[in-house]
Amino acid sequence: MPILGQNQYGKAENRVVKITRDGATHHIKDLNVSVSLSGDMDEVHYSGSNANVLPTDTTKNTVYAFAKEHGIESAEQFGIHLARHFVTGQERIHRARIRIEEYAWERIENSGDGAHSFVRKGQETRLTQITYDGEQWEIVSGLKDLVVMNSTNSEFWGYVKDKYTTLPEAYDRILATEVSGRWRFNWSDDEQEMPDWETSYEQVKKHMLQAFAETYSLSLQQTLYAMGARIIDHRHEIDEIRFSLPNKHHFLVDLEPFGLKNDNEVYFAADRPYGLIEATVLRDGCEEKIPADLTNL
Ligand SMILES: O=c1[nH]c(=O)c2[nH]c(=O)[nH]c2[nH]1
Repeated sequence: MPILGQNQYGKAENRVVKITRDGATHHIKDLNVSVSLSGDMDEVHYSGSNANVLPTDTTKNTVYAFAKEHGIESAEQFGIHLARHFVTGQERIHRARIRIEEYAWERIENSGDGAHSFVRKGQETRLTQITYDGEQWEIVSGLKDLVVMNSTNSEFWGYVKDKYTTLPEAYDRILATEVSGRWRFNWSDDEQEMPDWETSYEQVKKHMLQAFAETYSLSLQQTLYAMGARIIDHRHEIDEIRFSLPNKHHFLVDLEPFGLKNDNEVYFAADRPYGLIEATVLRDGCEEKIPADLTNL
């Protein structure tokens, strides 16, 4: 008889918006929460007995009920509450993985009283993944779709050349990328003090952007390392960070046919193919745990 392998189940992409009303001033948390549970689930696969199955519909309801009962302080805090609830509340469930995307909203200033009107922030999407097996926590947070550009202070030269190499060396180029990053917290059990998740996120993003802006870049690889190293150096709660950075190439347009000189001013922004630079930066002595393919996280 064929054997059942790894399995998990739950409700994916529960969209929950929580408004906290502080008098006339309102606060928004807008999340996309995916619940994935595993445990003693052989029988439902082999015979169809649902005796151990908490319905995915219930996991959805729990997300909404918890938004009311516990509020949403941060995506990480909310995910930790949910994971703990499923693993400690159901004997047959041994592991919970909660993935959350968070969409940020910004106040529209000077609109009426300004306290209840928002515009969705066009920048990055914040991410977190909480995994709990009843003993150990693994918290990996991150972001995606953060588009950044340096219009100078980037070069690329001195690379290997073979008979297929045509790329001209660049001594002043545009460096642009869409940052996708994941960082792993060293908080792993209830005995340890939890980080302040909101402050941590803001600080990680700040250091990431400052390192991008301040590094005189000889390659995107060098910039990536500088971004990761700065976060490891400044944020003690984080042991590991992985980046996936597409090199959003900007090619100088040849304006000679029109009798014009292109003095590093007019570029063609290519969308594909793109260079893809990926690496993990670790605290010395720490283990590498974030998977190489960030789409698997
Ligand atoms: O920063 C870069 N790194 C590369 O590895 C590379 N390869 C390439 O063609 N352009 C670039 N740019």
